[in-house]
Amino acid sequence: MMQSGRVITAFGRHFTVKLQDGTTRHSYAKGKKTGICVGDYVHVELIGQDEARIVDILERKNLLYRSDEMRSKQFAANVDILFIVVAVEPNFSEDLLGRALVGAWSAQIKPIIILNKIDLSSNYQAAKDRLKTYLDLGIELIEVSTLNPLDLKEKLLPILQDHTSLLLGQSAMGKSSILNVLVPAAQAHTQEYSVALGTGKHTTTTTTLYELPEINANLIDSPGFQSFGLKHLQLNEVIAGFPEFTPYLDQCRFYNCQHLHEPGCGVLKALAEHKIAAERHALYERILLECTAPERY
Ligand SMILES: Nc1nc2c(ncn2[C@@H]2O[C@H](COP(=O)(O)OP(=O)(O)OP(=O)(O)O)[C@@H](O)[C@H]2O)c(=O)[nH]1
Ligand SMILES: [Zn+2]
Repeated sequence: MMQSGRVITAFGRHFTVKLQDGTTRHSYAKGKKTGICVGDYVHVELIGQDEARIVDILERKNLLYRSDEMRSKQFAANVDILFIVVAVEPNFSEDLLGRALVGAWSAQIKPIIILNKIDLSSNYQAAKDRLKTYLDLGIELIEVSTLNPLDLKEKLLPILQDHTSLLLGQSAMGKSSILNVLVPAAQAHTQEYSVALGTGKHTTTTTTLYELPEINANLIDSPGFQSFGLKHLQLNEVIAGFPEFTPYLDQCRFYNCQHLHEPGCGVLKALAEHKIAAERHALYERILLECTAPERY
């Protein structure tokens, strides 16, 4: 019997699919079918009482893709909002923040920055100053502290409502603490699915979709990230990650300008005139030089 559902966990070739009636089934891919990921809407064949076989992936709205330093790939499909969690302390990496933004914009996902730990007031202003570049790009910023869970919920739940959102954060920014406020049932689950490192500290290793049924929201928790590989992107996708370049693109002399060293480049001119932040162009250059997509040339 065929049914439709949504993939809520993925581990190798093992998946959990939530069916429309609200029950979940341990599922595996039919034949050699690959590329199934959390967030996918699928057709399954039911097998026995609690298993299913995924036979089809329905058309995706988008796919968020990154690779990490271990070359393992993390995907999530049909994501409306990417929440990037940074904190007042410890310092967040602007390189990773910038890469996550490129990942979101290149996949047509709306990014929102969450600044956590605003209770740590002595470093608050410094963190805000570091975020100014991103606010100037028009990115929404939500300021929270998990020590004030009511206020956190008041700010985030209305944004989560009726959407699928993905929570991403470098280690120690407080991503798990935020998830546990929003989805109390996640606590037990993260412990169950996490691995203890040598330090005895538990960390998220799998991507999981949690439901908030009262507000028709889905929240995807993804493993913390130490790197954000974007090698798979093509030139136009990388450029989509730098919306501040857009007004200058039609001023380039060459139609296939890569905005790196070309003469008569509108982006480089704007950079020289400080209309584009130097660290943003430097990030653009780093990402582009890593890209292996042959279509780039
Ligand atoms: N002062 C303060 N500390 C916080 C806040 N949120 C989280 N923390 C602390 O920050 C540390 C990291 O929080 P976690 O939620 O474990 O961070 P994480 O981002 O999930 O980190 P990983 O598990 O390594 O991925 C913990 O010691 C938390 O108690 C906050 O709003 N204010
Ligand atoms: Zn150019």
